[in-house]
Amino acid sequence: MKLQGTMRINDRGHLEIGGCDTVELAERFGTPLYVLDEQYFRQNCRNYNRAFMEKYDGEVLYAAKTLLTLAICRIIAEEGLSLDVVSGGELYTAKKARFPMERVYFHGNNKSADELKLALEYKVGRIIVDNQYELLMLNKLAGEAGVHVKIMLRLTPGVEAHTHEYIKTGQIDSKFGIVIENGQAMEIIKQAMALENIQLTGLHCHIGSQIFEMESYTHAAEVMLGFTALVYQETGWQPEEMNFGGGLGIYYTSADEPQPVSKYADMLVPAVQTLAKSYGLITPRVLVEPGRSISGPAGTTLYTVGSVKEIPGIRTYVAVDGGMGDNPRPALYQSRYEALLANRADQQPEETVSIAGKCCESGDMLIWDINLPAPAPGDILAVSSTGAYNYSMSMNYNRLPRPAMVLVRDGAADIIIARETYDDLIRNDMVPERLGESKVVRMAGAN
Ligand SMILES: Cc1ncc(COP(=O)(O)O)c(C=O)c1O
Ligand SMILES: N[C@@H](CCCC[NH3+])C(=O)O
Repeated sequence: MKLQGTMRINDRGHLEIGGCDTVELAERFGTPLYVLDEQYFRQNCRNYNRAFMEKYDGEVLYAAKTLLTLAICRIIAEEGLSLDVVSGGELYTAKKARFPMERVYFHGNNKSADELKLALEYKVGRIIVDNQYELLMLNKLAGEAGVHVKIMLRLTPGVEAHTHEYIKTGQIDSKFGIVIENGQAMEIIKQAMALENIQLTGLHCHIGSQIFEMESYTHAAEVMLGFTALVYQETGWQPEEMNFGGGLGIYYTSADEPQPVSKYADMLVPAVQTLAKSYGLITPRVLVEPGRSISGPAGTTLYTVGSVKEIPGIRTYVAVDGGMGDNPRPALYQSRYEALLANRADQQPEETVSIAGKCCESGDMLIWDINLPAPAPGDILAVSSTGAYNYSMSMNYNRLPRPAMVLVRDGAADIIIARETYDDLIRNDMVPERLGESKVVRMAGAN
């Protein structure tokens, strides 16, 4: 496993993150346990700050969908980033964390009227309108609330991002956004301009996630600016700001070659500037909304090894106490991960094994064919790069409680998400009167 952020092997041969011995973390907080490296997370924020805000006066929105908690909101606010939220729940979390609402951008392809009303009540910075239905509903709701709302329109630029089928979003046949190519985007821009409670400030696109080819971004810039030139010609309107979404790829395994944030910025922003100039447009302020590349590499999940089952000549299954409940990505996208034994991190790999989760699904396999020192029950397995789309996509399948998350830094570990209890699992269960205790007693009596 590649050591990232503040990871190191200490002199006890244990994996250490943020100055904390992970074996001790596992003992103290139990497993599975999400461990978030605060210094690394902040470093990733600062890289974006430097590359886009300081150098080009742009704006960086952290994509909440990758990992959001009250504490994360505080860190994002402290680091001076803005926030991209996609639901009432994410918005509410930000509000409760006292995140500055003018720095919140509200996305989503099917925002409900209640969610839009909440966004208007909280006075979020921008609403990224995804479709015509939403545009008209928002105009009506803003009118009823007596406010004028700033929006951006999400467009589908028809750009091919070379990534997994389920996580590409910029192509024309997509549930997200308004198509440029067939004229729909032009029509809806004209419509938005005419609506009295709406102020159209900019355009947005997002081409996909886990992207390594920077050319995909410059291609998106070409399409977006080319289209802007047409819009300007036809309507006289041009965007003050242009949001190019997120998507920068991260390291999961040695097959991934992440590009530096500075390269991403230095390709995208000058491309926008040059294109704007060539079309005689004002240069729009460039916004990006990275998620995975901020939270992903800063997270590690610790598991305890349970059963180890060898099928001679075929495979050894090493089962851990978590799996698709806390990390559905391998089951959903065939994602690959690296891992090591945290309590024997100084030992050489000697066996090829496969790591199985504990859900009742054959597909609940965290890692196929990984080389490790022969794992035994009680070993602590650390899986890296689990900060993004793990906790945020976790579930209670098989009634497994969700793990806790600790934020580690300079030898201190603080819980930022408490471990769910069995009582949490039944908290929302209701038993109708006819199935209640008294009925059970009456039936027992009748017998
Ligand atoms: C609109 C939008 N913005 C930002 C992101 C964040 O993407 P990533 O986590 O790949 O940086 C996503 C998710 O892919 C998205 O759909
Ligand atoms: N959840 C996906 C990414 C979704 C992107 C959201 N637009 C993943 O884990 O890779």
